[in-house]
Amino acid sequence: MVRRSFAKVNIFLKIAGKRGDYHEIVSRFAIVPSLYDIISFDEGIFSDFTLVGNFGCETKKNTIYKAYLKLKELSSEVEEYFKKHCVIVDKTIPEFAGLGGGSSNAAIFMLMVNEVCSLNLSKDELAKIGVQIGADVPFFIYEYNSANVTGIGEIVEKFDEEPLDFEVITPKIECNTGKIFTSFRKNHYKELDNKLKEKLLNMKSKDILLNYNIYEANDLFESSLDSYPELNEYNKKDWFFSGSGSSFFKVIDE
Ligand SMILES: C[C@@](CO)(OP(=O)(O)O)[C@H](O)COP(=O)(O)OP(=O)(O)OC[C@H]1O[C@@H](n2ccc(N)nc2=O)[C@H](O)[C@@H]1O
Ligand SMILES: Nc1ncnc2c1ncn2[C@@H]1O[C@H](COP(=O)(O)OP(=O)(O)O)[C@@H](O)[C@H]1O
Repeated sequence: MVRRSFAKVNIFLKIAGKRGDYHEIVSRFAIVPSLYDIISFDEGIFSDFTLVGNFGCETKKNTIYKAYLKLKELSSEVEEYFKKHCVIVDKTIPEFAGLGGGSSNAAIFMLMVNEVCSLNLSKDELAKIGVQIGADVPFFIYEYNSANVTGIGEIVEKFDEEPLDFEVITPKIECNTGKIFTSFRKNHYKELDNKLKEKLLNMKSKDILLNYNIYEANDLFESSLDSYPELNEYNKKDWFFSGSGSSFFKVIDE
């Protein structure tokens, strides 16, 4: 079995409030159709869960492995299956990029296992498990091109619009998401007002990028500059900042 695991960008990302030491977000997520990893299950004999790919972390820390541990608790089929198959990931999505690479991999892996091991879990059930691995996992479980994502990332509502494609650049700057949220909370905290929230949630992504600048579109950009001022070198007209970075993106006009 082979599946594409797409990257995402945050068309806008606004902070709506605090939930413990986490932050509630209001965001539009959009898939990047031209940027994806390829995940495949290959046959063989394996004593342990085997994950092959060019990752920046050891298997135990990999989001795919974390998803495996969650699913194997649900059915002995899963452990059996991965004694006769390994997971191969052809990695293209840059890491630490604000592109959700790890979350996307975990979600697509879960959808694949749900199928090959006939777990018959619904997308809602998979999303409830996925959000424990990463806030962005639910978005990728639902497989929408575009969606409004709220809560911590667990509420995903399909947004109907023509699919967009994006040019993405990822400066070699490892943006630490926690550090950026901490700086936001300390130095830039403001909560999204309801009027603007409703407006953004109902606007097409293209219109949002035509009417708001990089700071207005992503509440985390200013706090990212606090820790990584070199990001400002990429702050150019028509370019926007994805998630907690370091990627910038621009709509590709057909
Ligand atoms: C910010 C977003 C937007 O899409 O992603 P990226 O695209 O940059 O990864 C996500 O909300 C990233 O969610 P997730 O991937 O789970 O964040 P993690 O790296 O696990 O979070 C690291 C730390 O960031 C802070 N954090 C994260 C998410 C959130 N909604 N509020 C937070 O305050 C927490 O302190 C957390 O411990
Ligand atoms: N399958 C995976 N793909 C990418 N990064 C992963 C994966 N599993 C764990 N990670 C780790 O997650 C962190 C970056 O996650 P990633 O989702 O690529 O970044 P971002 O959420 O900023 O787009 C890095 O520490 C990376 O080593």
